[in-house]
Amino acid sequence: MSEALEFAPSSAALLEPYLPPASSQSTVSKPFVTLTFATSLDSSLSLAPGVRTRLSGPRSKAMTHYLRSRHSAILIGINTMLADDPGLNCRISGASSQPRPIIIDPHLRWTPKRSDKVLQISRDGQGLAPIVLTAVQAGKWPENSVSVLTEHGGKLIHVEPKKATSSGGSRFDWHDILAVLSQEGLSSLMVEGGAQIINSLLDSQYHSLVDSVIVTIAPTWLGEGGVVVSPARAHDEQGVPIPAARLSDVKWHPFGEDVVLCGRLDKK
Ligand SMILES: NC(=O)C1=CN([C@@H]2O[C@H](COP(=O)(O)OP(=O)(O)OC[C@H]3O[C@@H](n4cnc5c(N)ncnc54)[C@H](O)[C@@H]3O)[C@@H](O)[C@H]2O)C=CC1
Ligand SMILES: Nc1nc(O)c(N)c(N[C@@H]2O[C@H](COP(=O)(O)O)[C@@H](O)[C@H]2O)n1
Repeated sequence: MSEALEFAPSSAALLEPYLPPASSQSTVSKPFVTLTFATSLDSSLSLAPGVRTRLSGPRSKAMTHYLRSRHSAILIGINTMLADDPGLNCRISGASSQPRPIIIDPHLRWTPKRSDKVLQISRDGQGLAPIVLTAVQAGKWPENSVSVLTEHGGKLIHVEPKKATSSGGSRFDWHDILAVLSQEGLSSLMVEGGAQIINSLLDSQYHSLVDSVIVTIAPTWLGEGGVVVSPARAHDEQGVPIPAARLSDVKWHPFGEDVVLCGRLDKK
């Protein structure tokens, strides 16, 4: 991967109040969590499930890669892994550190292959191999997946699911996800998507876990059928609908034709 992005120190300074401390401790009780993604004006991350969609322009893309350089881990859901075949590395010229990719794959739908971009990149020394968090018990992991991940420096970790979706899918508690990452010595995490991952983190019970939110807004409507960020409805004690989440301490920064919104989630 020969792409070499540049990000000016003056732009980096705008983001600094929303970033984890530059000197990361080796042991932390909870990683610093940044929720970050690129969205359309109609809250879509992509045109349709499984369709990789470019929203960020060159300057906001470089901003995202700068964020990757400032976090020790980057987390995506399995649909994103399967749809995008992402690299999940930082491609800023001369980046001094790379984030550890974390893939949430409760049912082990991903079969790691040497041709997957994230593994090619780790072989080339331009990024790190992923850690896969799964609800599948260790004795039932496919041998080939274990060996391909291990040979690249990645691994599988079992996480006990705390609830099931209406369609029978397993869901982790975010406290458990973050506890595993702390045990792995990862002191900061950027949660990149997709929509199901983001919507699950935006549940009010997890607001206190999110330290900052950095969203790229692209000047486009993707239209109906997109993959939409829209957290579950919230209600007051009388059952009246209330906003699901709100940001404070907000700053808006133009990056090319996009705008980057920085803020902190109001705690419930
Ligand atoms: N514009 C952007 O910044 C980004 C766009 N995307 C796009 O998003 C799309 C994929 O998004 P989605 O379909 O919503 O899928 P997703 O990437 O959020 O993965 C969904 C799957 O993750 C697992 N999952 C989610 N929350 C979980 C939890 N709390 N515990 C355990 N497992 C959990 C489940 O297996 C679920 O089926 C792709 O098209 C991708 O291109 C993805 C990331 C960023
Ligand atoms: N910030 C941002 N802007 C977009 O326009 C995007 N489509 C995404 N997608 C996320 O980035 C991953 C791709 O990463 P690589 O470039 O392959 O390293 C993709 O999987 C989404 O998580 N992000």
